Amino acid sequence: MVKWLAAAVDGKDPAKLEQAFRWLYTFIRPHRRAIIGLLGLSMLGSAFVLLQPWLTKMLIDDALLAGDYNLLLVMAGAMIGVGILSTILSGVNRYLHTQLSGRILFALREHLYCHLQTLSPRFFGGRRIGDILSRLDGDVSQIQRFAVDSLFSAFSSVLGLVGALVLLVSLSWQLSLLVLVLIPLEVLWLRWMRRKVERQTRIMRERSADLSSFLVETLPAMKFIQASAQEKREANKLNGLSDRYLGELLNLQVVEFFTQAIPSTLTSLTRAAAFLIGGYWVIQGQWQLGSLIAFSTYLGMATGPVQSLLGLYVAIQRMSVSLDRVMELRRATPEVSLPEQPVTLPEHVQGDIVFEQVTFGYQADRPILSQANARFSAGRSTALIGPSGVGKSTVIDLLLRYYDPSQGRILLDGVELRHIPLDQLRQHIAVVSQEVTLFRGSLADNIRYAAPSATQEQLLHAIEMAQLTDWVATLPQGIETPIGERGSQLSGGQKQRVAIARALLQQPSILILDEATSAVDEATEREVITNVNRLFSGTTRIVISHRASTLVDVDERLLLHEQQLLDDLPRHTDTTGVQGAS
Ligand SMILES: Nc1ncnc2c1ncn2[C@@H]1O[C@H](COP(=O)(O)OP(=O)(O)OP(=O)(O)O)[C@@H](O)[C@H]1O
Repeated sequence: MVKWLAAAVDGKDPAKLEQAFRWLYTFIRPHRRAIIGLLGLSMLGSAFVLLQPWLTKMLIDDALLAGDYNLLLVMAGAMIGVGILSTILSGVNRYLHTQLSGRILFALREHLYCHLQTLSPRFFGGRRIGDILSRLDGDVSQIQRFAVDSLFSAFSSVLGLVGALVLLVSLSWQLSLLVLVLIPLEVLWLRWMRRKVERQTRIMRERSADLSSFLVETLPAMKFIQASAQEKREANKLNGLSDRYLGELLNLQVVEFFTQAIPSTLTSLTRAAAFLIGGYWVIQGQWQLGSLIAFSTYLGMATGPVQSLLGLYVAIQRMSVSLDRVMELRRATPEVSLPEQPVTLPEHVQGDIVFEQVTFGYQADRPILSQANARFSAGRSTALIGPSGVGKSTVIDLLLRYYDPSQGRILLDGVELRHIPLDQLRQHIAVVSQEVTLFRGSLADNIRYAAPSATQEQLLHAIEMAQLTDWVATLPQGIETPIGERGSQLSGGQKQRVAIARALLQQPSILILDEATSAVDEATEREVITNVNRLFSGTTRIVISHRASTLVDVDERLLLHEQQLLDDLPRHTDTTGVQGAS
């Protein structure tokens, strides 16, 4: 089946496609029983549909034309019964079908979402979020529609076709030959059109991703757009993108119209030919009227499935484009691998960090660190200084294992980071940075984010320590007050204090303050720093800041200069640190 599907698509790389179909099958396999049950119901539904014209034939030829009123009553009753059963069956079918289809769709999306969670900031930095969104939403739905809906419709089409062909031949084998001429002609036409459908679908999906990317990028930046008085420019851009998308969508409609129009014209011609020949036989008295009507209905039933099977062929081309786009996400590999033999950290981690001969760069020819050695001593605060863009945040990313060094190693309490389970490592590190991530939900939910099981007392204590109590008292629902998505209702200083409260609740062994107090005034900063030093006195602290005042109390200073982490003397208060390196 998988091989057949891969062969049906006119792809450049059939092996890759086959692998994609195999991956897709892993989501369908757990639902085998439900699928078989639904196929059974479809068979029953098809049988009911096929029964109706036969009942009509009997009603006309055996009851109506033969003047048998009792049989007429029986046939009419049977037709009503079959109609009701058919309706109930189709309702049940649709319900179960939606359930199955939803389960497969959500499993697919969840799987991809979990995979994205393993990827590094470099992956997200290099992609438009709108494009990822469009793959997770539009493309995944397209695949699911094909995987479930189209395959079911294919099954009932095959059943309908076989049933209708059998009944057609039993009514008149000579007229049935018309269908045999029709099918190969339609298949040839569709083979010719498939490449055009595939190309046009890809263009259309890309334009749709452009549109999502635009919205994802501009909506959060609305304040900036308004401040720059560029609303009109952005509206024009949206207009242009929408026009381009619509243009490609219409082009696709035209391509699909021609793809389907020729087969349906051929079908109409065949039906007309059947009526001409069959009608002539009826006029000559060689055939009965009921048989001609039943034949024409079955012909419709046979050509309908042929067309939907051919439509399915077009749907495969469309789906293969979405599958390819989704597989691109799936094939993105995490930058860091999970340890094969993980070393579990003890419950109490000292927080002693050692960089040994560490080399790392985003590009091989532009290293950020080159054989750098350094120590962030356990329980002490260390300032990490250096000019903007030198790589301070990158050092932190290495510590959190978003990336691994290309050479050398980083140790936490003597254990190489690569050997520590990722979640354990990250649970021990709290980062309070310039950009505070807040989610839709209550203030309490946001503070509890990294420690969901914290008690109410611990939560209130953290709020107090982060000096949020007075502000919380002014909120309409206190800590249960919902804060808007991205925390847009909070000031910069409030956000940073929320982040500090969050870190307090997490009780980390290592606390990283990356420009954490840059948004508060100096008096508040002093207070926050005094509190942090008091509350996290036994915790290893790494402080990054361009403000001299933030760094006055630190125990040690490390300067990132010329890809080295150098001990910097405390007398150097210049936070760019370049002069201090001499
Ligand atoms: N994901 C990435 N992919 C490629 N290059 C990156 C990536 N992240 C950062 N860089 C580059 O690496 C260099 C170091 O960046 P980093 O953010 O670590 O500097 P920084 O010292 O923290 O800067 P600042 O003080 O301004 O915050 C910069 O030149 C930056 O452009």
